[in-house]
Amino acid sequence: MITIYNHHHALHHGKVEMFRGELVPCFEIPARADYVLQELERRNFGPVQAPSEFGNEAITRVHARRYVDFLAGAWDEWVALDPANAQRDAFPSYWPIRTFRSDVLPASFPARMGLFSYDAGSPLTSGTWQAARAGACCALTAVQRVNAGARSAFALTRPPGHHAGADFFGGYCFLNNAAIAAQALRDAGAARVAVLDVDFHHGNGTQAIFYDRSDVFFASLHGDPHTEYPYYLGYADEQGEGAGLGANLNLPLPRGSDFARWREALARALAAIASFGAEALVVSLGVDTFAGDPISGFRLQSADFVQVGADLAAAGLPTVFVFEGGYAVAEVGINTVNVLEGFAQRG
Ligand SMILES: NCCCCCC(=O)NO
Ligand SMILES: [Zn+2]
Repeated sequence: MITIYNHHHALHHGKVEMFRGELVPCFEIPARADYVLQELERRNFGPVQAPSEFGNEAITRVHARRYVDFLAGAWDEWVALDPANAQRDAFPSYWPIRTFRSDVLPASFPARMGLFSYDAGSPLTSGTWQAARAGACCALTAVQRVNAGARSAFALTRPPGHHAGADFFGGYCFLNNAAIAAQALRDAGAARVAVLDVDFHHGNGTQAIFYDRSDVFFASLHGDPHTEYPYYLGYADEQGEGAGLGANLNLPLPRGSDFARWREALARALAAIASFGAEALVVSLGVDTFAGDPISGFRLQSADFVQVGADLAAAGLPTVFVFEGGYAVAEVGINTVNVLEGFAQRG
């Protein structure tokens, strides 16, 4: 399997995040991608390539231009507020919750930070834009490989993307790499594309981007949002709207779910994707479903991820994998490459 690796990912390196009321060291750190790369190389698991360069138009097929423009200039605006800000990550402090307007574009940078975000857990750093943009290029390059005939390709990148919506960041995510990949597959001629999110957390951003569309099917199995982040989306009654009604499937599972129960939900998602008639598949590959993950709550073991890959391969679709979550850093490489190996073995 071909891996497209984001050599610039470490430019995004948050110092702290707000977690349950206190500033704690970031969980989403550069070592995560480094450990996956090391494991790929240790197993000699196929070529690792750099992404091609793409213009912002492939990004604005999914993200609002005013959001992309904001992200591109955010760090400079943050430092312009106060030179001392160069030593600290940028965080939002205010958000346009219900009854506030979000159609206006405030002059205030702090106000725009809240307009374009939904949580205080996602530090924006000096290199975040460069890293996130290179990550989108990784996803687009992985799509190019699959469109050129490869059975699958893996975009090894951070920051992750599935919580990012058309015009907001959050959940450590800034650009939605999976959504960018799905849209690129559509633009290259696939009439029906599915996005399958196997991360512990619901891909609220991806769901929202495609929610009213019938050409992209979104399926996610994840921690029940009644108790698990992102809390406010990911419920089973969310089935799409308008033309997209029936093209969204949420399979929430209780904290503590084991692999057997999780695998049943995976089978349901894959059956729905087959019924939809998807011609290509994007997998939001988070491995924070691992029992040892510090911020999640399922009980998959490392060996289970091989079976996950085999189950995904059985779908028989050209597949683009996009790296999402997974914070048990010592095992993130093993768990991620186990999925890819299980997939490749069933090839
Ligand atoms: N800071 C709150 C938890 C963010 C979850 C990030 C993640 O792994 N999403 O898939
Ligand atoms: Zn996650």
